[in-house]
Amino acid sequence: PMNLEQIVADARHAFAQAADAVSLENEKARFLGKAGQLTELLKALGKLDADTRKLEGARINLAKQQVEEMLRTRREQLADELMQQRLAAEAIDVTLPARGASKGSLHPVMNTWERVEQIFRSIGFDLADGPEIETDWYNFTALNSPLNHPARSMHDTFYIDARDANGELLLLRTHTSPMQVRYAQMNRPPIRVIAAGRTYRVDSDATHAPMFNQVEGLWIDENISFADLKGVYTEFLRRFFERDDLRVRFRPSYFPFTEPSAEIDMMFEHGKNAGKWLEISGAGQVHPNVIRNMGLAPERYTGFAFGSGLERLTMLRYGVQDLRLFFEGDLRFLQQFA
Ligand SMILES: CNC(=O)COc1cccc(Nc2cc(Cl)ccn2)c1
Repeated sequence: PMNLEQIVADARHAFAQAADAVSLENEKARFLGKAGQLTELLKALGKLDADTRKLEGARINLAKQQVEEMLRTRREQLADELMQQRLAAEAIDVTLPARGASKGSLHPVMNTWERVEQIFRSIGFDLADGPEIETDWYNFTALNSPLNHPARSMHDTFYIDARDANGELLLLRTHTSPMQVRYAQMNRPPIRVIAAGRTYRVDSDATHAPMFNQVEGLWIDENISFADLKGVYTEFLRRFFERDDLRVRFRPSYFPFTEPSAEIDMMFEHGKNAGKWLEISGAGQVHPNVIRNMGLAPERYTGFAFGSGLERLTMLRYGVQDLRLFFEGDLRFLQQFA
C-alpha cells in the first residue's frame, strides 16, 4: 500500500502551510474527508485477506489518529494567532492622557444676578419671580404711572397683540417692578424682596438693548425711612464691588412710583476712575398710591425701593464698554469671565 509515513508527512506539511481555519478544513478533507487519502485506504481493506486486513487496518488507524492530533494542534495554533491579532488590533492604551472637555462657565451677567441675590438673601431679603408678559395694570398703573405717561407709548414699550382674560392690555414688562407688586399683594409686611429678570424696552444702541436684565429691591414695613435705603444700598454696593473706598451719593430725581426719588451715583476714591461719579441706580420711598395698589395702608406702611440694570452693574464691575458684547455670545469675550 501507499507509504503511510509519506501521507502523514504530507498532512503535517499541508496543515502547517494552512494560513487560516478555512484552508485548514480544506487540507483536512484531503486526508480525512470522504475522498481523503486515508479514507480511500480504509475502503481498500475489503480486498485483503483477514490477517492482512487486521494488520493494515491497525496501521492506517494509527496514522489517522496522528493526522487528527496534528489537525487539533494546528486548529488551536490558528485560533491563538487570531486572538493575538485581535488583541493587538483592538488594544486601547489606557495610559494615554485624556482629551479633556473644556469647562463651561456662567455668563458674566448671570454671575452678577447670582451675586446680587446672594448679598440680599444674606441680609434677609426674599426672591420674587413673575411673568415677562405682563398686564399694563401691573407694569404701569399699579406703579402710579399716569395714563398719558410717555413710557406707555409704543415708542418705548412692546405691546402684545392680544388682551388677557379680563380684557387687560398685554405687554413685555419694561422693568421688574410688577413682580414686586405681585409679591406684596401675596405677602404680609415686613416685605423684603428682590426681583430680578429680563425686561424689554424699544431702544437699542451701544448702551441700550431691547432686552436687558434688571434687579429691583423693595422693603416695606412700619417706619422704613430713606435713611434705611441709604444704609442698605451703600452696604450692598460695597459688597458687590468688594471695595471699601466706595463713596455713594443720592441725587434728587423723579419717578412716578417713588416720592422722594433719587438717582444713586457711586465713586471709587482710588484706582483708574478715582473721583469720577458713576450713575448706578434709581431709588426712593415707595409712593403712597403704590403702597395702596399693593393692598396696604400707606398711613401705616412705608418703604423704599431701588432698581438697577444687571448689565450696567456688570459693565461697571468689569469695565465693559459696549452693552452689546453681552448678547453676541462671542467666546473670545465670554471666556474672560470663566
Ligand atoms: C435702573 N433703574 C432705574 O433707573 C429706576 O429704578 C427704580 C427707581 C425707583 C424705584 C424702583 N422700583 C420700585 C418698585 C416698586 Cl414695586 C415700587 C416703587 N419703586 C425702581
